[in-house]
Amino acid sequence: MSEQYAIETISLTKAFKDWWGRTKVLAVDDLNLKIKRNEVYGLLGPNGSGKSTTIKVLLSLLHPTKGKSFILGGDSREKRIAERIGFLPEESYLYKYLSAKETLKFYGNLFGIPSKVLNMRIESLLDMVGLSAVANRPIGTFSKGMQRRIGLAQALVNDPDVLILDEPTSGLDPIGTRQIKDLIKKLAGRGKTVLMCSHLLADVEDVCDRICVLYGGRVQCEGIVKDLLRQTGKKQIIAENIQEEALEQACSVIQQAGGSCEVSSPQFRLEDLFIEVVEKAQNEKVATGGAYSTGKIGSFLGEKQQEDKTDKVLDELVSADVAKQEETEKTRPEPETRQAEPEENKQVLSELVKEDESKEEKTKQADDELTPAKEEKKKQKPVKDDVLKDLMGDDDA
Ligand SMILES: Nc1ncnc2c1ncn2[C@@H]1O[C@H](COP(=O)(O)OP(=O)(O)OP(=O)(O)O)[C@@H](O)[C@H]1O
Repeated sequence: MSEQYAIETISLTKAFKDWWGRTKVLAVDDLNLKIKRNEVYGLLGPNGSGKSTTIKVLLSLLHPTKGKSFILGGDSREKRIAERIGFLPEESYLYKYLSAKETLKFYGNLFGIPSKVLNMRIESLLDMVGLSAVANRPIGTFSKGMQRRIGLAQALVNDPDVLILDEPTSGLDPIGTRQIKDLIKKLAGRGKTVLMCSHLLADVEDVCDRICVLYGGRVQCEGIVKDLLRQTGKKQIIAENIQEEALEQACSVIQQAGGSCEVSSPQFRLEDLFIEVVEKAQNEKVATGGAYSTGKIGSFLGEKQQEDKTDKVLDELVSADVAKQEETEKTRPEPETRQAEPEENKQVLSELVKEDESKEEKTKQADDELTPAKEEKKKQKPVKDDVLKDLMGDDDA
């Protein structure tokens, strides 16, 4: 076991046995994975190659037949490790009569997240996955893609350090897929480790740093995606504003030097074209009853570019960062019994509340541009203000 790896398996083997104890299926066979912190790692393979079994063993949902596995240097059965993991199963088993908001509240409560922090997280998670406008609708009425989105929000409610995502983009439309891919990259940029399984190879190619391909429970190929896909022995020149004549000359120079030359125009990806078309419809305010995301990552998950001063202080003071509370876990105070913040912090917070109010004024105009998410938001009191006021001991709240 090494602390430097977020996920590690050592000769991990899982055999499913029959009634007589004879090996029926060798689902995972001598698997040695070393996934570094901060890495996005793709576990690939055809149906039945052992991906889900590996994940189940990692999460201690199955006992290995042989070998060991570690997450964050420990056993995922330990509470201190388990609460630092976020898991999106292939099929999310969510209670269909609960609304999106209630579902996230339920899972947040399981992690013991203080209610004010949880409310703030729920709001930003719903916005992030594009479900703010349907926050109070029962999940049973959601489309497959919308259920996937709520499943992902649930996996992130505890701000985990390690995210295990089984088919994170399945059922999502191209916009949702792009958003989830961006989110995964941003989370990795924030220091989180992501292990994902997917059959959608284009998505894997877009987000994963490294991949391994399983077949028959064994690793057949592993490496950095860019290295694996590089066509050695070939070079590509992308030229813009070049005359046909100059192109012919360039080709003849290459051919004279003994090389072969092929001229073609680079193509846009269908994903880019689709997104452009839908964004145009959104800008033209074409009505939709489906998911709508502003594309903003939850501030508690910490998008660096969008992290303003307020978010930083909030992160430090109130995020109740469950993932990093190993030491404080036993002594975590309830919000009511939370000790008074140092005077200095109160001052900073007081400034930030003012700052936030003036910012609100400035952004008011922009907010007039209504989206379903914004409409819903408008009806609610901003949770961030509540938290700030609460921290400052504002009795009016
Ligand atoms: N509970 C079980 N009992 C017996 N065999 C099982 C069990 N679970 C999985 N297997 C077998 O183990 C092998 C690996 O299955 P696994 O679900 O890990 O594959 P996978 O790579 O996740 O496939 P998919 O891409 O279809 O999700 C398969 O042959 C499967 O039939």
